[in-house]
Amino acid sequence: MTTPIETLEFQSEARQLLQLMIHSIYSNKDTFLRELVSNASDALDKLRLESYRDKDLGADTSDLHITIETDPAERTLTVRDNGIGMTRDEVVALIGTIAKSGTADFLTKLKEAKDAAASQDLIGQFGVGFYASFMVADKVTLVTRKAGTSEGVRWESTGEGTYTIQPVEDAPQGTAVTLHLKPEDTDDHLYDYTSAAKIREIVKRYSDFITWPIRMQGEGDEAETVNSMKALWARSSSEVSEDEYHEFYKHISHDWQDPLETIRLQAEGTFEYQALLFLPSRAPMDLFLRERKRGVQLYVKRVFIMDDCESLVPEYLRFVKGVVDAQDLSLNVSREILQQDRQIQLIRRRLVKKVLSTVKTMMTADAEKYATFWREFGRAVKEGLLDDFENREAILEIASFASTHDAEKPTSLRDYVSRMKEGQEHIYYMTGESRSAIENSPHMEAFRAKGYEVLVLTDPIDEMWVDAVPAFDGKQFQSIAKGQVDLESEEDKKATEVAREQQKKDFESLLTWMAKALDEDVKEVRLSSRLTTSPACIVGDTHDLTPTLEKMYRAMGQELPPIKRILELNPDHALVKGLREAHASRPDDEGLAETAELLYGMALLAEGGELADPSRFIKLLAGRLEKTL
Ligand SMILES: Nc1ncnc2c1ncn2[C@@H]1O[C@H](COP(=O)(O)OP(=O)(O)OP(=O)(O)O)[C@@H](O)[C@H]1O
Repeated sequence: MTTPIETLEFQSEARQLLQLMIHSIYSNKDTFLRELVSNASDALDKLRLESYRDKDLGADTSDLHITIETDPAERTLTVRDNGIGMTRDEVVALIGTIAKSGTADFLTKLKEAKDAAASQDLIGQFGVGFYASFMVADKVTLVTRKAGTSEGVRWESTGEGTYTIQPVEDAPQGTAVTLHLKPEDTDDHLYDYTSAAKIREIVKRYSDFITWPIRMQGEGDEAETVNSMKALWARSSSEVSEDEYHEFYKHISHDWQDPLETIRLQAEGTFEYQALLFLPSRAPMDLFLRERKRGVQLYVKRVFIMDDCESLVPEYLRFVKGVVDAQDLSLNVSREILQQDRQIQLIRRRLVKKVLSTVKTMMTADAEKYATFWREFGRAVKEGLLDDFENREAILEIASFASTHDAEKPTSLRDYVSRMKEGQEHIYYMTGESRSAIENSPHMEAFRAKGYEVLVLTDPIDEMWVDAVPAFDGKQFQSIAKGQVDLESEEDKKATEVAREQQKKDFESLLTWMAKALDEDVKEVRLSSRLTTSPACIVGDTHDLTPTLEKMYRAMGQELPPIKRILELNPDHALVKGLREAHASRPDDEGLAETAELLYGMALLAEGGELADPSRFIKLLAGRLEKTL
């Protein structure tokens, strides 16, 4: 009986990625083997776990291992495992498509990448898995049989748009990937991958720690295990080189770049566990996507139990990768059980503290590394200010923020506090959509004139945490765009008291009238002490939502009542003075209400806000301009 061969098309993203691999400029081509061995090792992990859970699986788990065979005459290399395998539908779904989040984004960036180095960097960051085979092979054949089923599948492709798929009757359990190798070309970093010595070298370098035996044909007929199989996390750190840690990181994270930092943790005694964690050097593409995953794997007594163990790290540290191996848990633990488990909760507390303290040390020990960390992950870490009450102080300690003190370099809160002026009680900040909108906003004027430093907060999460976190080091956070501002010293206040009282009286009638005229937009009109050059600005009450937050909530579909803020006038500005005089002499002039409206509109534009009715604003403004000509 002949078996039908189907020809199927790769999904379009997969096709694009394959083209990139075929014409790869990625110089470290040896990495294809790491990807294949990594997949084989995962497949063995999955089978072992599945057989614990399903006693009737009917799979052979007696000698789980990986074999690598080379055939110099045929120019082939085969990586074989007797793990979980794939069904036909799984092959189509897993190998014919890329389901990874952030793929489209990655491909766009790659197209925009200016040079080879930039695209290498991106490929490394994305990690291309199985498709890396096409860097070194012009044809790939995969034969697989899912453990517990009887029929196998053969998949084959040259990577050019389509692949074939066909049932096979006598496939062994697991997966064998055979690469039909491209000709050797050392200038292009294509080495002789049919050479057993070369393969051994690559396995030692990239995959030594794999906990399954990786076997190759030895001198005689005997197969030899080429890796040491030692779980890195269980070895003392003096025995493990930095390179080994880095390769392990790449294995578990599928990142192609070295991690920024390696963190080890060991607990002994009644409750024993080891953890080996990594801070990546780049944020993953999915850091802020909904389907993002957490990166810590759970092992129990060296046995892989699960990926993305969300009970081990809080959401805001989702970028931390690594392994936790606990000695006293049951191999049958489920995600639900873990959530309740007291030991897991203790591990999690300790991991969080360790990660935060590592970053704290990095701040002083290696400022550049810290800057990278914060640039990549700061936005996620700040979510912890809302979620992790217990570690709030520690998170504030390791946070840094853009500030008016230095346009280039963010500041820590500690440093901000050390620069606070005498008598300054608050940590001043302003939230907004961009640095320039904040810096050019009228609210900044008096702070700039008087030399007060202001934190420039532009991340959406900043809008949230500033409302939730009351203080740092006993100093309250104070928005310069909210509430009353009082920047004058007691002495200055005394000196100007009489003049201020007089000003209040002079402006009383204007303020009352304007509040009425602008009743629909503002809840109060008052004199400002934060303006030096602008005529007016709009401020919120201390507990009001900021305009950005209001916009965010509305965008999420939340119903909100209209939020009115306060209009503040600069009593020293010619326009405000003129309006006061005009109102005193012609209280019934209807044009004055329009001037008040324009003044409000200008204040809104100055803070980067949006006018409710731009065409009316333009009409009024054009009318006024006309009169000046
Ligand atoms: N040897 C194998 N045995 C069983 N399943 C496999 C094997 N190799 C690959 N797969 C399946 O195909 C999927 C895709 O593999 P691929 O290497 O492209 O990506 P990945 O390992 O999931 O992640 P990454 O792209 O980050 O390396 C795997 O997640 C796995 O489910």
